[in-house]
Amino acid sequence: YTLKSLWPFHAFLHTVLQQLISKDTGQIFIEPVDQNEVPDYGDIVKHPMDLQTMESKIKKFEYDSLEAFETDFNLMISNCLAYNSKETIFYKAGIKMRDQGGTVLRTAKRDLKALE
Ligand SMILES: CC(=O)c1c[nH]c2ccccc12
Repeated sequence: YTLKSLWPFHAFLHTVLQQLISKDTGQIFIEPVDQNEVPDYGDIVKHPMDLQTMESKIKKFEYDSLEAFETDFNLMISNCLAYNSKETIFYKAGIKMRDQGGTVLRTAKRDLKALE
């Protein structure tokens, strides 16, 4: 089997994730924040999340709904807005990803509904 053929919903989530990755033009959400480089990150962010982790969760069938996938996306954004001050590039990238990723997820929700 291929990754895509194993589970149609699984392939659907993978496609949605690729769209979110394409919105991360600054590539700041693509991998976990390196806590060796950012020693106080863990003081503020208790549940880190990033797009690579979301991909591995898809592959391990850890999402049983689009809502569960969206919950991790929202966690990733809220972590970014909590840790970074408002005037930083990272915070502004968080706002952009919240808005653009939100549009991706709204469309995905509509498409999924159309399949039911
Ligand atoms: C997404 C995010 O907050 C970060 C992504 N890379 C970083 C490096 C230092 C501090 C924060 C971050």
